[in-house]
Amino acid sequence: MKTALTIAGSDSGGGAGIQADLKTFSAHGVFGMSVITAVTAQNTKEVRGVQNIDVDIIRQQIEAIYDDLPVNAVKIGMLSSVEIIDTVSSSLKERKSQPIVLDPVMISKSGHSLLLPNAVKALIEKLVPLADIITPNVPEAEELTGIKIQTEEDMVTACKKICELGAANVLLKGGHLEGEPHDLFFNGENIHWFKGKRVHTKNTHGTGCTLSSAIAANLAKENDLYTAVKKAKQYISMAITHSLDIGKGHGPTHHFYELYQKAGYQQ
Ligand SMILES: Nc1ncnc2c1ncn2[C@@H]1O[C@H](COP(=O)(O)OP(=O)(O)OP(=O)(O)O)[C@@H](O)[C@H]1O
Ligand SMILES: Cc1ncc(COP(=O)(O)O)c(N)n1
Repeated sequence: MKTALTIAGSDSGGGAGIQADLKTFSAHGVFGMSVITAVTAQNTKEVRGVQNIDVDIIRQQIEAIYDDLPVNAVKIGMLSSVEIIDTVSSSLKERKSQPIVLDPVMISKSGHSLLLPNAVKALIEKLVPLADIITPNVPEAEELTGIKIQTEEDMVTACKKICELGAANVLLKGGHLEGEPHDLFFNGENIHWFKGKRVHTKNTHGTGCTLSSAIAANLAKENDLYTAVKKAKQYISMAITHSLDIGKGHGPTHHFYELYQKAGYQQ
């Protein structure tokens, strides 16, 4: 069985973060492992509190995994401080070889900041060059590039700028723009649009976590990057179509393997 590791924050409400990542790995038939970087007190409506995990125990979690278990792909989510970014990047650098998917989590859907403002520079300098692909949403790409993104042309300009920052590949998610949710893939040379159809629902908590974990799971299963993204886009579209109307805020995506099989999702 293939394996994937998520390095991210815990969402007590189960919709985003580590919880969404592990559910996504399972739905792909991939064995999931986790390094928890922060514990959030969170539900579908709000983030009530955040406790960062001590960097020493973050490093120990990474070492415990790599000293014993195979890691076929890594997904990085919420790393909120410079110290945590330094720890994760230096530990992963030592254990090269597996593909890394970086979801540069900055703000929760409910509006809570999950990345300290002074940590954006560290994310760009330490994590972006380490990743095989980075998957910002529109506000995150704006923060990384300083470019205001309102149109698909702006998305192309921003993707190119993110590659100039050292990213090998970029998937800029278009979910935050009006119209259909088309995502732009740029490999430093060519662009490709992964097109979606908007599902009119408020239940989109954890969509970015789910998408990046699905890319990691598909990479762990030895798909090439383009195919991994293509399948992940198919997966997130279904996970939103069947998202759960639970809680009073943004409900979570749906991860049941049998449902996807019935709908013809090709793993
Ligand atoms: N309403 C929707 N219907 C269909 N697809 C959507 C919808 N909203 C977002 N998507 C798709 O879901 C994926 C995640 O995009 P989004 O822009 O929501 O990421 P995100 O903001 O990082 O997510 P989050 O921070 O909530 O985890 C993208 O492929 C995007 O195109
Ligand atoms: C621990 C954690 N990681 C990531 C997100 C982003 O997800 P969303 O934007 O859907 O709130 C989150 N809310 N919590």
